[in-house]
Amino acid sequence: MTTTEKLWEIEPSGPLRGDVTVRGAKNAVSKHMVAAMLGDGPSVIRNAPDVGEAGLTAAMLEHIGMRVERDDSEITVVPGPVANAGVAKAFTGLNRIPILMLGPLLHLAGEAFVPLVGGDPIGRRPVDFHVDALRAFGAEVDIAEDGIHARAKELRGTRIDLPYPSVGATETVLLTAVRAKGRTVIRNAATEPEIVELALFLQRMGAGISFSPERRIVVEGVERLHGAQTRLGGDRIEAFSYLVAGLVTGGEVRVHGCPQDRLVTPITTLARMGAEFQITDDWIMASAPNGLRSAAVQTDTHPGFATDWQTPLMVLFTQASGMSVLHETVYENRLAYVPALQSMGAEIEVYDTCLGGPACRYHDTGAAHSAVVRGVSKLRGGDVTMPDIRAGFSAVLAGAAAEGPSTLRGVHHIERGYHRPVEQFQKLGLNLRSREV
Ligand SMILES: CC(=O)N[C@H]1[C@@H](OP(=O)(O)OP(=O)(O)OC[C@H]2O[C@@H](n3ccc(=O)[nH]c3=O)[C@H](O)[C@@H]2O)O[C@H](CO)[C@@H](O)[C@@H]1O
Ligand SMILES: C=C(OP(=O)(O)O)C(=O)O
Repeated sequence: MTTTEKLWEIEPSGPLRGDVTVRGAKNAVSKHMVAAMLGDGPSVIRNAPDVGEAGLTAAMLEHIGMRVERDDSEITVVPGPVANAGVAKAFTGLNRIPILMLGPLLHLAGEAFVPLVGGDPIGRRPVDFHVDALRAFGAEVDIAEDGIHARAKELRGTRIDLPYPSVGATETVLLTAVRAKGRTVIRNAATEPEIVELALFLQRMGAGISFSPERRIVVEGVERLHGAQTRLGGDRIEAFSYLVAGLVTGGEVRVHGCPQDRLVTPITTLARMGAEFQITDDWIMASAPNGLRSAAVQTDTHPGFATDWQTPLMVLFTQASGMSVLHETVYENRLAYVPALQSMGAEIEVYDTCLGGPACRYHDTGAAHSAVVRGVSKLRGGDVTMPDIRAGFSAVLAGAAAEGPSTLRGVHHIERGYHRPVEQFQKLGLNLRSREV
């Protein structure tokens, strides 16, 4: 049997310029599809991105017994009787969405199985907060070698104190609490825009959710939820990444479709480095006619500088004059892509200490989670295997800013979460060719 591999070949073509429109986020679309399982009628999700992740989630839902219709930017989920109270083992390790299905499946079927979740290898990524939360709702949860089995006759509202404001665990609690009996209070909840977006959708479906100060969310469980319609907000990770694509090549990209309020922190970060912005209600444009200077940035939970913005920023640091510092505090292994950038000429050193901010959870763990970058470096094209989705995008940026051609492997990582990236980069003038070998 012959297997084919998809490669991207890049011939740097000078400054990237032009317009890009982003759609809803990979980190939002599947979660809305999971929420739609709980409705007693169809739900419609508009402005959905064309990403591999949504296709995987559709296949999981169809196996469970839901009907999913996809039409360019619109996804309709039609809930049906549960045919299988679980996610098929064929989905083992493909992404992290199955863990979010446990609560909804328990409501719909009283039992659930999800295979071991994957997602990108950017840290240990345990699911203990999810499991502890489900147990607090009254579910019996067994962790087996092949995945997680759960059952519950009834789920009761509870109080959950998250040890860290995890996005995924907050979503598990929301998706379980909305139909649990009584009140649930989540303390130390995540407040990322994708959490608010999911909560708004659930509220449209009839859920009783309120936000309180200091990361506290209160949910009054209801007996039934109905279908709802929504339009996803623009992907803040893609929007930032394309702004950087312009800056890192000395060009100017105008990003449509992502509201400014999702990008407050990184716009200011880039402006401190010397980027100049034009911002309207419809688009955001960045350029750096006078060059870029170094910065010290620490990733954090919202409203801090998100971990997903870190990889494009690292490439930009290589093109900013002076020494920049990056401290990754969300995932302990998110700098694993640095050797690929080093092989392309980037001058980056990684450290296991906490640089550029106070000590984080990874202080004293030995995890290499800080980096010092010397700019400006002359990048050269390389042959790079992309290890994960965000690192993958940074490899494209490095290839676009480099001298000489690059070959990128592991393209499926990018295709899992970026909306039609080849088309988008080609529109900006990048000579990028996708080829099967
Ligand atoms: C807070 C944060 O920035 N979350 C990011 C995280 O969301 P994602 O939902 O993937 O990850 P979490 O927010 O759940 O994880 C945050 C931290 O909590 C830890 N953890 C989480 C769950 C658990 O049961 N036990 C546990 O220890 C994780 O290992 C990690 O160190 O990655 C996504 C993809 O890159 C980003 O879009 C999110 O913005
Ligand atoms: C790591 C990511 O995705 P996942 O959590 O699905 O692995 C990401 O979106 O950056």
